This record gives sequence, structure tokens and C-alpha cells, in this order.
Amino acid sequence: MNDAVRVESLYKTYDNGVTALDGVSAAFASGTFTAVMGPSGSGKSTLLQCAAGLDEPTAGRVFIGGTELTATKDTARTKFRRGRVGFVFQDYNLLPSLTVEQNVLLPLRLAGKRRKDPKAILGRLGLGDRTHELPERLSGGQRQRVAVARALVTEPAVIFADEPTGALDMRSAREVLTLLRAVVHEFGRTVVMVTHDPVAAAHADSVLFLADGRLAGSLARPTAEAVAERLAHLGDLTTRIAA
Ligand SMILES: Nc1ncnc2c1ncn2[C@@H]1O[C@H](COP(=O)(O)OP(=O)(O)OP(=O)(O)O)[C@@H](O)[C@H]1O
Repeated sequence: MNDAVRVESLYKTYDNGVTALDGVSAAFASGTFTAVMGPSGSGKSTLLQCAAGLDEPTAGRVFIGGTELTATKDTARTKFRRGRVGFVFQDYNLLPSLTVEQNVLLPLRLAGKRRKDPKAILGRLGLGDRTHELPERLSGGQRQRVAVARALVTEPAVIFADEPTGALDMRSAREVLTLLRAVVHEFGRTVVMVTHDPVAAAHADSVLFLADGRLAGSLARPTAEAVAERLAHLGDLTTRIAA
């Protein structure tokens, strides 16, 4: 199986001296849904930001679909990212002055790719009748579905999602997670999702655990109970190390 994303020996130390990533190597196979979990401050968001090319690691390499993202610089990297990487944020990040359709098509415009008809994708995501609405008229769950459609539109090698259900009620969260599964298993995409929620992580095919900026194991075919148990153990470990 091809890797959609591979990170090799990633290190990230911020200007304030905090080491958020301390030598992380991991591969995410194409067509899989992986959740990234770990205690607060363990480096989950930093890993996602560096893997997506939104932030630069201090050292290490990132490959997206076989191309080394860390070998490209500035404009070339932005261009590569716009074409090959989708991102879903906790707070949706939709442009308030653009309609649903315009928001969804924006990545194609930015990537200089040909415009396409977003009807099929919006229909599949249950937004067929909201195409010309502004985001402010939509619920949180609907906004996040627009964000997922926007992340899909360039047919990226990978979609990174940072706490995509963090701002949603339980029902909307379940809808968005079901959608992310469909993105992987129907659309053949690859999703890497950071979450705090064991129930959300149980929608993924596997879970990767981080603790103190390092990999701390993985779990295939996760259940919410197994994930919660592993997390509690990691929390204990971190507390003991800090003590
Ligand atoms: N821009 C930044 N500048 C300085 N330190 C940062 C920055 N971003 C994150 N950190 C620090 O890096 C470490 C890892 O942060 P990160 O946000 O990646 O962890 P996380 O696992 O996603 O945490 P949480 O679950 O709380 O969102 C933390 O100690 C955090 O305070």
C-alpha cells in the first residue's frame, strides 16, 4: 500500500524553547482514517501543522504522496499544499462573505485548478439545497460539512482534521465523523484527525498515540473504551514523568 503521508524524525522546538515534537516518525497509508490522540500538550496539533506544511519542523522530513514537502520552499510549498493537502479546522474557517458553493470552490481558485461543478459533492454531503447560503445561516454541523467539501474539492492526497468535532453537539459530531469515514471508504481519500474524544477516535481505522512529543503506540480497530483506557494510562505516564 502507498503512503499518503510519511514523516521521518520530525522535531519541532518553538522560539520559546518548548519542544513539541521530539523525533516522530510515522506513515499514513492511502485510503485510511487515522486518529491522533494524546494528553494535552503532547504535540498533536504541531504534528498536524508540520505534516500539512502549515508550519515548518525544526528538523525532519515530510512526504505527501511520495513528494518531499520539506524540500520545497515558500511559494512552491504553498502551491503544493494547496493542490495536495486538505485541512479541516475545529472552527470551520469558512469565509463569511462567500456562499457555500464559493467557499467549497475557493481551494480550486487558489490552486489555479479548473473550476468544477460542486453539486455532486454538496449533494452527497447533504448540502444540495444550501449552495447559495452564507455560512452564518448554517448550523455548526452544516458548516463543518461545508469545510469537509472544501477539503475534498482538490482531490488531495490527504485531509488533515484538527478537532473537527470539538465545537459540535453529539449528533452533529456523529454526522461529521460518519462523513469523514465516507470520505475515506467511498471517496478513497486519506484522513488524519486529531481528537480528544475516544468516541470520535473510534470512528477511525486506527489510533496513533503521542505523549511528550513522541510516539506512544497505536491501536487498530479502536473502540471508545479501549482508546479511553490507553489514554488514561498515557496520562498517568505523563504525570509520573512530570513529577
Ligand atoms: N506557537 C507556539 N509557540 C510556543 N509553544 C507552542 C506553540 N504551539 C504549541 N506550543 C507548545 O508545544 C507543545 C505542544 O503543543 P500542541 O498544541 O501541539 O499540543 P496538543 O497535543 O495539540 O495539545 P492540546 O491537546 O492541548 O491541543 C505545548 O507545550 C504547547 O504549549
